[in-house]
Amino acid sequence: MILPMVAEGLRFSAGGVEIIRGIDLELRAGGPTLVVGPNGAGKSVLLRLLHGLLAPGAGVVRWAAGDAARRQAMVFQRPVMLRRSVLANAEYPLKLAGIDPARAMAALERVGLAALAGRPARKLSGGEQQRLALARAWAMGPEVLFLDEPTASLDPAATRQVEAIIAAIAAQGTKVVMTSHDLGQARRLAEEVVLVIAGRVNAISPAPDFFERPPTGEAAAFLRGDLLW
Ligand SMILES: Nc1ncnc2c1ncn2[C@@H]1O[C@H](COP(=O)(O)OP(=O)(O)OP(=O)(O)O)[C@@H](O)[C@H]1O
Repeated sequence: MILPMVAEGLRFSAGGVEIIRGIDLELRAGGPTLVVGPNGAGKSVLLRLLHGLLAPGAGVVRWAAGDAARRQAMVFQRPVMLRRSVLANAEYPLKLAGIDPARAMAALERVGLAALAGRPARKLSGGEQQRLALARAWAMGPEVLFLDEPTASLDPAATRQVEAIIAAIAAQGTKVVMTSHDLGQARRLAEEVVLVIAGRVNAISPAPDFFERPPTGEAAAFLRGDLLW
């Protein structure tokens, strides 16, 4: 088990601007953690720091086991597809990791893409590409899956399909940690909510508490749509 993960004193600056300004956070096994907050708050940068894509300027991300890098995956708002078939895209990371590539087809079936396995991946719709990106990550059997605004460029129908897949991934025991600007989505998916404002964690709560009894004045303002920064 690579969880719990503890982040301590995380700071990150770019271009002379301090984007993450001292974040302490613990991630435990369980249902999805939704990272929400105003535009530019630092949600995406925080996810990249936790995943290890960015190195913090200060602070540390500590996982319970040493081989954490291999047991966590990340999916982005606009996934990058190889110029190959849907199936080849799903198989590629498995082959690199020495995992049975047969898992790729099983994952495509779980996201409803088995019938499109032979299609060029780049010809898929945005929603289908996002389902493929989730299948590709899911096939790896990650213990933790980071999702950065996975439905931000999708229409409502594709969004619901992707949410159903995320819920299924979480139900099978993968810890999902995702950013979203969509509070409806956070209500539908979250077990826990982390509110980030101006590079700091303003509130962490179980989801029902966050929505029904906002723990801070900023959380209440954010839920009303009054918090722009
Ligand atoms: N590599 C970088 N260099 C300079 N500035 C950056 C870099 N990455 C992010 N930023 C800036 O840091 C701030 C936080 O960015 P981030 O993408 O984490 O915000 P966010 O909370 O995910 O916002 P949104 O909801 O708009 O996606 C933004 O002002 C962004 O422009």
